[in-house]
Amino acid sequence: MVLAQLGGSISLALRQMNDATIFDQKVLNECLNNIARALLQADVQFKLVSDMLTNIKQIVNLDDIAAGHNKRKIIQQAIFKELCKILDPGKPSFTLMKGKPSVVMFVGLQGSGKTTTCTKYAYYHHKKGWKPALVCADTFRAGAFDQLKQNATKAKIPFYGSYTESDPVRIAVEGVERFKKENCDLIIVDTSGRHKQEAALFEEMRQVSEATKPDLVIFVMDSSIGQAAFDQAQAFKQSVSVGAVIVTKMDGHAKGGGALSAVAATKSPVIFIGTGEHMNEFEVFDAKPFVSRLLGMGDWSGFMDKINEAVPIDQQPKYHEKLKEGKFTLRIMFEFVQNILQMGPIGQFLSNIPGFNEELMPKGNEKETQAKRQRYMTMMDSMTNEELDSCDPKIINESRIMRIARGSGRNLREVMEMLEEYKRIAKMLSNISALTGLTRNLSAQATSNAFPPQMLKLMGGLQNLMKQMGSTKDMMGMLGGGKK
Ligand SMILES: Nc1nc2c(ncn2[C@@H]2O[C@H](COP(=O)(O)OP(=O)(O)OP(=O)(O)O)[C@@H](O)[C@H]2O)c(=O)[nH]1
Repeated sequence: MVLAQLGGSISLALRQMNDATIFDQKVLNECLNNIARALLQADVQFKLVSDMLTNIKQIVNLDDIAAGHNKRKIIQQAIFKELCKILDPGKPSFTLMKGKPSVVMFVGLQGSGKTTTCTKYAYYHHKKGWKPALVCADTFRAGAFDQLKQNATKAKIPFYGSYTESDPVRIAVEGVERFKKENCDLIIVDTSGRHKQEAALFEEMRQVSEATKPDLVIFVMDSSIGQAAFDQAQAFKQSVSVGAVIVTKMDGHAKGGGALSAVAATKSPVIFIGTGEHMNEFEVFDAKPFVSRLLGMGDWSGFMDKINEAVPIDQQPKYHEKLKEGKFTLRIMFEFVQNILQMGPIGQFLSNIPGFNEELMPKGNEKETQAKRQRYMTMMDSMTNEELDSCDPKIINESRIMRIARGSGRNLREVMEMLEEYKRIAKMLSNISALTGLTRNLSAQATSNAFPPQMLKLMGGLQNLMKQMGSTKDMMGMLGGGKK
């Protein structure tokens, strides 16, 4: 995935900092230099990187941090905050309102994915109960209207355009007027692009904008444009009042750091990302979970969203309390995996879990993982309820390990590996929780909305779990524990 390499390099820099026995200015400088190098290599603009380092250094003055405070955590928090700050300059300049006609104009270079994104945007809102419509004011590229027409028809979105009219302003105005009369509440105007930034393009954009008076102008940017992103985004911003950014082709192999630069240049947030050519390959963009993923901390909210649906609400309070108290038990771990397994492609899902980025979950591991499930089940079967519900793996002493191994027909090493994996995840979850302040800072209501539902489902019932889960090593593979 785009930016995966950047995420990997940043998390490596943080890991190296965490592993250093003595933590001093030298270790801090090395960590910050490594992060700066990673950002620059990912095409983030030089000035942005240098400003970010200055800010972090100001926040993290080692001499000023009182003894007893966890300096490493303060640094991680500062890095997290700074990256979020770059990516999230606040709300878009305009918020759409259902039932009230809004005009949204799309701008961007040719080939950036503008036309495709217009339809994705319309389709996204259509699914949410809006009444969108598409206007093709791109008279520059032959075939643009056909493309929009084809996409719009597929998505069942009304459209307007012309094969003969060459004046984009006229088409835009006619289209907007028509759809206003038809009570559409989201009128999307697709404009022409050019291969490069040209005066003619900007002039045309200005005229369309003046004539249609859009409530929001969205700048569409291809994620692979690299260091040129800042200047390109700035040039668009100077011509029309860009209020939001959509970054496309995030599914490609580009470095993607340009997205950060575009946000800084337009001072407008990224609101969606395109992750493929198809209509539904379009995701709402939220800076915090994105940066979490970038830093290898996983995307908690994405993860929670995915498992949220399946959880019995009546069980929420119980698990809410358990998690708030930091009670991550072996039973939770197993049911956690069980539910992950029920939720579609494991690799994609795991990428949402804190700590499990693509490097920890190499391709090919999945198959192996599936094959090991049966062994998990048998080992779980040999544990007592007390063991499954405890947060203290020490209660499973040597003789119990031997007993579990014997009872499940597995070897000692496999049982120990499972327990090690449990400890690793428990530690990781406590780190994540501390770092994001997740359980600590959420209100009871917010927490019960986010956490318990999934965890409940995760826990679902041991019987069920036994049927569907596999063995210990399986879990290790699934959770990336076997790969360091
Ligand atoms: N992989 C991938 N391809 C995309 C994405 N968004 C758009 N594309 C593809 O990018 C190519 C260009 O997209 P268009 O929508 O035609 O680009 P455009 O900016 O409207 O181009 P002009 O109309 O010429 O200005 C098409 O082949 C799209 O299918 C994306 O998120 N991921």
